[in-house]
Amino acid sequence: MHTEVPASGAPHAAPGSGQVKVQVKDLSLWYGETRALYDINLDVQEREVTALIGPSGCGKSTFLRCINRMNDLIQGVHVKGGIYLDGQDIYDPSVDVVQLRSRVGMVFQKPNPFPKSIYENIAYAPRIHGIARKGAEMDDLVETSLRKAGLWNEVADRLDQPGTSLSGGQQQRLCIARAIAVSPEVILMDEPASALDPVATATIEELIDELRQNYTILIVTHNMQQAARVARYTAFFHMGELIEYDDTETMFTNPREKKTEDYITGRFG
Ligand SMILES: Nc1ncnc2c1ncn2[C@@H]1O[C@H](COP(=O)(O)OP(=O)(O)OP(=O)(O)O)[C@@H](O)[C@H]1O
Repeated sequence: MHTEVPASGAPHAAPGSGQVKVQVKDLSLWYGETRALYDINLDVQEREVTALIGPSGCGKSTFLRCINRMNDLIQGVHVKGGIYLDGQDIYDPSVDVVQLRSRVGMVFQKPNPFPKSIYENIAYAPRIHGIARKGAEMDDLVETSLRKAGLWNEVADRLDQPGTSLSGGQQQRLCIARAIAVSPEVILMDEPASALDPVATATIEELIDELRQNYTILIVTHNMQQAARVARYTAFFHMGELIEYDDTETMFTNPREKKTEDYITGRFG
């Protein structure tokens, strides 16, 4: 028998017993007067992939954007509760948001390379952050980042060409390489493959599986097969609440909550 969704604020224990990288405590968010997140409690496991699923408008992207404070850029946003990265409150006034975003990188739904060369797309942020300056040092960093994103072999002979000259799938891997170049610890991905064809999607999924070894990854996806393929853990959101959070296999085969079951069996959403 299924139990009903617990009231807001009920704790959702972290699945798994690994190291917690990001701890979310009683997180609520309002856009002006409109509340979009209700008392979210969730522990993200280090060096694992966690998928965020749920029907359109349930707050997945809003939640994701809280983790590197991208919502700060939206006027009228108000956040309550806490998010702790390695135990440090990222909403503490002393936190340098630029530095936070180098630790918590982001990849968006539509590939968005800068209108610059492939090389510059990677080199730009490390130069700003003072991570690499000299020519050879930067060349190495560009190559390593492109290799980690599985793109080097396709672009090694045309690094001076515009990033926008690449295919959609290649552009998305360029954006992943760009995120990697500043050595983030966490990578947030907001539907990173939804604008791509099935072949490019498969390449991105394989890449996520490799990146998992070195990075903590959160991925928003509408595609439940994708969540099942790439994510060790899955969190199901509905109308701004976290309904269920478990290892992906349990979530898809034996969900605890009726709402989760209805969603994954296609009854709504
Ligand atoms: N910039 C914004 N200003 C005001 N309201 C917003 C803003 N962004 C999102 N919302 C609202 O917050 C709620 C959650 O939206 P969000 O985009 O986080 O959901 P989602 O689950 O990611 O949806 P989708 O799957 O369609 O992308 C929705 O009601 C949405 O209309």
